[in-house]
Amino acid sequence: MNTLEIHDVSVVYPAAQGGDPVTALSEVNLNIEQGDFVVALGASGCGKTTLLNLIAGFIAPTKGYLTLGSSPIEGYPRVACGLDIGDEIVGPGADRGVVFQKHALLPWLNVIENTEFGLKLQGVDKQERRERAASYLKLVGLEDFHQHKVYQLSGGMQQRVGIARALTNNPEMLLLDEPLGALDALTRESLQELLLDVWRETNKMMFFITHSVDEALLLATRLIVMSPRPGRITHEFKIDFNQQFLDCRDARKVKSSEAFIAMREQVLAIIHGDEAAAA
Ligand SMILES: Nc1ncnc2c1ncn2[C@@H]1O[C@H](COP(=O)(O)OP(=O)(O)OP(=O)(O)O)[C@@H](O)[C@H]1O
Repeated sequence: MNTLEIHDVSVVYPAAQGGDPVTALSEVNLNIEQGDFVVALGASGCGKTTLLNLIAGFIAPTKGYLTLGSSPIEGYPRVACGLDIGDEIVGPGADRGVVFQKHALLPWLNVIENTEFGLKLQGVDKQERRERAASYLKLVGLEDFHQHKVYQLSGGMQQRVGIARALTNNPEMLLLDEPLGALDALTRESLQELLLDVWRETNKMMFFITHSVDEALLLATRLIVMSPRPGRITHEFKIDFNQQFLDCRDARKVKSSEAFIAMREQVLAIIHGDEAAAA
């Protein structure tokens, strides 16, 4: 059973056009175990995406290091320090799947071709990649849409394809950067439920970024709150509203409970306090 370990990680972006270097993260430590659903909250610019990009291996830390199991996550230092931009970006290994707010699907491919795309790049043979893609499309409720083109799908369905695609490698960890931010409220709720079902079914590590406190409270087993620049993890809460939701399937009931409302107030006070301090 692998653990993601983040040790004393700092990220400093180089100065651009005469400005100062930006310390986006400072001395961040975090361990994520199998089955953890970690949600990161914090004011805009506190370094949430930087942290996700580090875990994905899109960038490398300026200080500190990350490991997944016994393997280092090496990232791509030359991107972080602004050199050798022409080189190939290595991106996450097969053990980490990434879902972005913009699903980045390929419009000329149909749903199953988009879902199996990563497997095709890895040279997995057609029958196997079709089977794997089909099983994850079933998991996200798109078993009847294999042949549809991306533009024939709603935003929520496109995001389901993005989730299925990230799962096809059977990664140990899913990294989700505001994946539901562009969706209407009802679609967003149904995708929250889907993500909890996927998490419960697969027991994967999840690292999820959102600006919505309600969404964070509903999804997380561990909620981390980050401070404005330089980004640090200032608070962590272990919560189980997601289990309550999975038991009753009634988000409104969970969100109207005294415990949920009290936790929402506590978290909002931290974030608003941070924003005021930053201003
Ligand atoms: N490539 C870069 N070069 C220079 N500064 C950067 C770069 N990427 C991010 N930053 C800065 O680093 C800080 C953290 O950015 P990051 O995107 O990680 O924050 P965030 O919490 O995800 O923000 P948001 O909630 O607005 O998406 C910000 O001040 C941002 O402007």
